[in-house]
Amino acid sequence: MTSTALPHEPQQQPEVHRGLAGVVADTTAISRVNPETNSLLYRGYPVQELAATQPFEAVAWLLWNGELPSEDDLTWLRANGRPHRPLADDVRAAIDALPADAHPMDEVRTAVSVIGARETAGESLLEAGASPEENVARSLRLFAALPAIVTYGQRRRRGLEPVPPREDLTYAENFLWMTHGELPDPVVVDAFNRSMILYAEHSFNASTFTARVIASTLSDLHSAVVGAIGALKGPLHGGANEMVMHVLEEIGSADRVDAWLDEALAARRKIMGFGHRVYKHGDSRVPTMRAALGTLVDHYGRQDLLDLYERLEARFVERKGIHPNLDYPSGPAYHLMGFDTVTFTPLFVAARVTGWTAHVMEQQAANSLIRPLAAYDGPPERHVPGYQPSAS
Ligand SMILES: CC(=O)SCCNC(=O)CCNC(=O)[C@H](O)C(C)(C)COP(=O)(O)OP(=O)(O)OC[C@H]1O[C@@H](n2cnc3c(N)ncnc32)[C@H](O)[C@@H]1OP(=O)(O)O
Ligand SMILES: O=C([O-])CC(=O)C(=O)O
Repeated sequence: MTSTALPHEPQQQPEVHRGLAGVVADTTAISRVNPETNSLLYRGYPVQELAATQPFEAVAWLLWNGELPSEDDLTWLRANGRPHRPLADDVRAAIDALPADAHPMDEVRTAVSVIGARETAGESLLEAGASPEENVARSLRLFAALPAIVTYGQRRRRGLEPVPPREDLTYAENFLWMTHGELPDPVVVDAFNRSMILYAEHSFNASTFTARVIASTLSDLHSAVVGAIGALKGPLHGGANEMVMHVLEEIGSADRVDAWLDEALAARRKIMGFGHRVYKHGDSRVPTMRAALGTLVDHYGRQDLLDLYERLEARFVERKGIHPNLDYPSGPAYHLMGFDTVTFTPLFVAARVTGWTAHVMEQQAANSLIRPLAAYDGPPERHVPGYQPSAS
C-alpha cells in the first residue's frame, strides 16, 4: 500500500491510498480473489472446476443469477441469447465508418455504444431505468452479440466477409466458427472455452470498478460497459495479452531470452503479462490456462513457442521474483488458435462482459454513488490580479 505524505499542511492531510491500493471499496457476492490461498471463486465455485466442466454460457448465467443454470434455464438462455448472434446492420455500418487501422478495442467500444443507444432508445432519465430482469436480458443480448463484433473486426482486417453464426453451436464453437468459417477441433474449443471462463470475472479490477462507478450514477448498463472497455484497453490491464505476443515475437526464440531480458531489465522495461496488484505469489488462473496452452502446443506442434514461453517465465521469475498473470499464457494460446494479436484484448471483452454486467446489476441493487475524496496538494489560495469583489 502506498501512503504519500503531502507537502502542505502535513498534520491535517489524510492518508492517501494511491491507486486505491489495499482499499476495500464495497462488498461483492460475485467473486472472491484470495491471494493467500491463490484461489478464485465465482459465486462460491472454484474457477478451475467451472473451467473443467461448464460451457461458457452456463458460467455467464451463474455470474448474473448466482446459481448454475438448470436444464430449463439453459433452454431459456439459448432461446433468448443465440438469436442475437448475427452481426447487426447498424453495428456493421458503425465499424465500417471507423478508420481501417482503428484499434479493434475502439471498434468493440463503438459497437457496444451503438447497441446501447438502440437498447435504450426512447428511455428518459426521468424514469427509474431498466429493471433487474431487463438488465439480465440486455446482458444476455450483448454477450451473444459480441462474438460477431470481434470476429468481424478480424475478418475485415484480413479482407474477408463475415461468417454467419450458427445457433446449433455452443458459445465457444460458434466463436471459432465465426472466426475461421470452419468447425474447430474439440481441443481448440475446449481451450477457448476455458479461457473465456478464466477471463470472465475478477472482482474489483480496474475495468469492473470503472463499470461500477458509471453504474453508481444510475447510468445505463451499456454506458458502464463502454467505460469498462476503455479501462480494459490499457496495457497495464487487458491490453497486456496483446503486448505479451509482441514481446514473444520480439524475442523470437528461447535461445535469445537471456540476452533480451538483460537488455530489457537494464532499460527498466515492464514485461507485460507479469505482475499483479493483488496476487504477489502467482495468479490463481495461470495453471489452468498454462495447461490449455500445453494442449494447443501439442495439437499444433509448436514446442518452439512453449520453450520460449517457459524460458522467459523462468528467467524473469528468477531475476525479479514477479510471476506471470493470466495474460501471459492466454496471449500465445490465442495466437495458436488463429487470432490476430490485436484481437486478443477484444476476446477479453467478450469474456469479461459477463462479470461487468453482473457488477452493474449488483451495484444498482444496493447503490451508493461512488465518489471518493482527494487530498489537495496544489497552490494555497490566491487571487486573480485586479479582481475587485463586488459590493453585493
Ligand atoms: C488480467 C490483468 O489485467 S492482469 C495485469 C496485466 N498487466 C500486465 O501484465 C502489465 C505488467 N504488469 C504491471 O505493470 C504491474 O505488475 C501491475 C500494473 C499489473 C500491478 O502493479 P502494482 O501492483 O501497481 O505494482 P507496481 O507496478 O508498483 O510494481 C511493483 C514493482 O514491481 C515492478 N514490476 C511489476 N510488474 C512488473 C513487470 N511486469 N515487469 C517489470 N517490473 C515489474 C515495478 O516496476 C515495481 O518496481 P519498483 O518497486 O522497483 O518500482
Ligand atoms: O484483478 C486485476 O486487477 C486484474 C485482473 O487480473 C483481471 O481483471 O482479470
